[in-house]
Amino acid sequence: MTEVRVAQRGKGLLRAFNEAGVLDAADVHVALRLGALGGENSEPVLLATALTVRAVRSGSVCLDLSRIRDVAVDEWAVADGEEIDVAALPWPADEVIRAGLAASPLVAGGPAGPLRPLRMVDDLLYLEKYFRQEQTVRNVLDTRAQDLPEVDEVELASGLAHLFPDAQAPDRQRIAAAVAATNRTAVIVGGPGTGKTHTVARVLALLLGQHGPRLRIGLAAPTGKAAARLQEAVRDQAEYVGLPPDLTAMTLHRMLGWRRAGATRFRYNASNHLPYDVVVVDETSMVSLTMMCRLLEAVRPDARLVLVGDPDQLTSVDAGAVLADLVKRPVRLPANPVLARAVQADLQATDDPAEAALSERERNRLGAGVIRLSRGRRFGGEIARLAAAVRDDRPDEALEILRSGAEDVSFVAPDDLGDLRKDVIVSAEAVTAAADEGDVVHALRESEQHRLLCAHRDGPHGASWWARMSMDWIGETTGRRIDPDRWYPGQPLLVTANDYEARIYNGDTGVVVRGGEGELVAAFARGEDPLLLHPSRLSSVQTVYAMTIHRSQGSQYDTVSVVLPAEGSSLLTRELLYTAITRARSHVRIIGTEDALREGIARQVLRASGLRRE
Ligand SMILES: Nc1ncnc2c1ncn2[C@@H]1O[C@H](COP(=O)(O)OP(=O)(O)OP(=O)(O)O)[C@@H](O)[C@H]1O
Repeated sequence: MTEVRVAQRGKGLLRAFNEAGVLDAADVHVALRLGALGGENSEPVLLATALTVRAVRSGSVCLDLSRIRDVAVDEWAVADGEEIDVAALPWPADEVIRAGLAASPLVAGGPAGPLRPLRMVDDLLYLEKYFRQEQTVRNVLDTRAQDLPEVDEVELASGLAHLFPDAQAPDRQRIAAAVAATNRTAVIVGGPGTGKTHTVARVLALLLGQHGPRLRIGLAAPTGKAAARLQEAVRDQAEYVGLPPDLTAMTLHRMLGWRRAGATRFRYNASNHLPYDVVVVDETSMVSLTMMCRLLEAVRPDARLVLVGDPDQLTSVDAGAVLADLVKRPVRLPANPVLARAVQADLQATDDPAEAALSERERNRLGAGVIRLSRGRRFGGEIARLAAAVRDDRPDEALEILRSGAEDVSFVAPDDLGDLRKDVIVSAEAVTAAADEGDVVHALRESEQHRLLCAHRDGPHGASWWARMSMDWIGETTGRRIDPDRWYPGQPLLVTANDYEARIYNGDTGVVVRGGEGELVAAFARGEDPLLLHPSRLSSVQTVYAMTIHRSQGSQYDTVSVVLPAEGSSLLTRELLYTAITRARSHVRIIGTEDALREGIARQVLRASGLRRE
């Protein structure tokens, strides 16, 4: 056990849960501090407090008391040895916890105390800050949904006919465009290659057609890389659909005017709205509850907001799975007759071999602006089929696809590493050659040829272990020993923390290249204009020959090799597998056993949030 993970001040229940790896030292410290400030020393209440802090740390917005025992042990405790039986821990009875919370001075709505940092609503225990943010998201969305924009129906019909000339009914892309034209908020979701960006370009064209060329458009994504991809994709379509050729996309932080100092963190906020008539956010699954709250406060109430993404992917690193919540949120909204008339043919159509008709539930959800694109539009559809089989919990089909011999998927045993080794070496050599010549664009392009992904960071199947293995393979072949602690041309980089000033973000990948004077510079992909930084500007980067699936969110690579952990590991989940598979553009190689794959598909991450409830 790593001593630093155990809070020495923790006693009793907190200590037991900390030592088991359910709580981290930080969870215990926060609970003890809140208890001391708020005058609470009940062990069950402090345990629930620490578990709430832990829930936020692992991505939930709150702690669902009805599933309080449904926790996984932290990775550090698993990596240290035997897995712990969580059920055997000294859990207080549920009624004791609930009664303790109801009487606690820490809980808002309970007896007055000097500090009330917790709130309990419908059996969900929140840290007050997240409760407020969730309330804001709910209120802003509900207010926006009540106020349908005025739409010229003749114009809308001709715009749709012009932009979707060959579409059969049902066509979900056409429905999505009409949803965005007839609602203040649209949520356009779908797996990879279902045409989300293709549709966004048409949504913008439709709105420009309705409102004229003075329409102010803001395009954003959570990371610099995703923003560059959005910009590139929209510009690619600009000519076909009649968009201005110079639309630019930026990170959400930049759009909202993030600043290091000042009375407010963001220049644009509830009292100084964003100057756009339309705001499009791509890769919304990576947007945390806190950022979604800031965004919704800042968007003008009468502006259109189009949220785009894949809710089945891993969610943001910070608390909140807002996109997935918005898709599942119960709808109780007024009907939108303009929308119903605009896409009448699509709504009346029955299933088509290429496109499924909308289910009753999906029609209902159109009222909240939610539409899912489902038809894969990319060539070589086995990656998409595999991803769908994993997402929908169909392990037999996933295995059948993996073993089909199709060009874009492969499934290899844990000891069959020949092809992986080859890809690692070929890719490293190509990156190094381009980097040595100072060809930034080529070096970045080559660095996206192949990526080795792992479920976790440490341990025998972790990213650190595979990175060392990769460096050994490269060293054996080239005779060049890699020292990951020094800068060298071709060095693959991974950013591990957001640096808004340098404009690099957690999960960004780059490569060290030789500059014009022979000096070394770090280059990060940003579409046509790579971002170049002196290595000394980089505060949180690692040399990355293998990375965790979490960090790969928002990036895509030609070939992706995914190493599964051994069977019995609780770290591999359905969401993680889906995210890993959908990182691949042309080939995905899964390395592991059938049992490990089946176990991973069966295990789902459940994030607690109140947005999904009535
Ligand atoms: N209706 C359509 N007709 C013809 N081609 C289409 C259509 N929709 C999408 N495509 C093409 O399919 C490919 C995938 O579309 P697009 O990039 O918009 O998908 P996406 O959902 O944004 O994918 P990802 O999330 O992986 O970036 C593109 O080459 C696009 O031009």
